[in-house]
Amino acid sequence: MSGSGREGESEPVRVAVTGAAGRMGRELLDVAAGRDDVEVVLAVNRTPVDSVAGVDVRSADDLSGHLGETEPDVLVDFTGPESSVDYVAACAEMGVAVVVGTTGFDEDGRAALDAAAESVPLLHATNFSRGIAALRRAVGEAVAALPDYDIEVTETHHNGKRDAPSGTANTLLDDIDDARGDAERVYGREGDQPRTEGEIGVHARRAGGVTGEHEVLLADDHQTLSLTHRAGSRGVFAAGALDAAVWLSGRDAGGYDFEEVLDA
Ligand SMILES: NC(=O)C1=CN([C@@H]2O[C@H](COP(=O)(O)OP(=O)(O)OC[C@H]3O[C@@H](n4cnc5c(N)ncnc54)[C@H](OP(=O)(O)O)[C@@H]3O)[C@@H](O)[C@H]2O)C=CC1
Ligand SMILES: O=C(O)C1=N[C@H](C(=O)O)C[C@H](O)C1
Repeated sequence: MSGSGREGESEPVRVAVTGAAGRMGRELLDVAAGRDDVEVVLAVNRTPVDSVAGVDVRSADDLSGHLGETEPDVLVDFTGPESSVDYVAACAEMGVAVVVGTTGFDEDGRAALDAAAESVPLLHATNFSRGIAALRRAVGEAVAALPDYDIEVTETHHNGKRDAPSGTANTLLDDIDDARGDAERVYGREGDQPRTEGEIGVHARRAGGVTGEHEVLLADDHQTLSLTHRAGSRGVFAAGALDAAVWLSGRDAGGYDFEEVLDA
């Protein structure tokens, strides 16, 4: 197939899902069941479970063997950074495109994703919602328009989230750096710690079942601008990731952005 995706294709994209019994894995299987442009041909999980949303779940051991047997077009991974690196390597070995939603990668983990993208198409996004894509654009404009304003980034998530700050918060911080130049990031404040000029405060809250909230606050002595996104359900992330899988299938090897899916 050409490097421009599956224009004109009518067969559903064959999808594999890792972390099938996780919060996002369950949501992906649920959302996929209601769509006719994707077909889940493989679901795996580290901890044994029989099935999720009516789909049989295999052990995550020997992922390469499972990929060879079921021949998915795209694997969708929302797990943890350690497993994600292994799963992506298996996809590179087996020639399977991969959508990565996992967050919390360190530098080595990001380098491993880049290495895999030399062999297969790979799309990594820290957030698969359209609202966050719009928030990122709005933040870029606001930061450019208000160059001297103080900025604080606050994210709130459920009490089961591992990484902090969230992947989305880190992406927003990178966007702010792109608009204003690199700034010192101050993670929480404690004791005698007045704000210094140009720093960006970063705050991570964990409570109950909050799906995901991100706020970028800009303020000077006279005005305050608060840009906030709240995810109402994980369904928005699952739908975005499956849209990305459909878009990615059949593309050339390389690293792709979710913005390209939204622009298509
Ligand atoms: N990009 C986006 O839009 C979004 C990204 N995320 C990210 O997705 C990831 C998963 O989130 P969520 O579903 O809430 O997490 P959960 O903890 O609910 O699920 C994680 C899943 O990954 C598996 N897993 C975790 N660590 C390992 C490991 N070391 N080896 C093998 N399997 C592993 C778990 O297996 P087991 O059952 O055995 O524990 C489980 O199936 C996180 O990084 C999160 O930040 C989440 C939502 C949206
Ligand atoms: O772990 C989550 O739940 C989420 N993680 C992503 C992140 O780290 O930004 C995206 C979303 O906010 C939900």
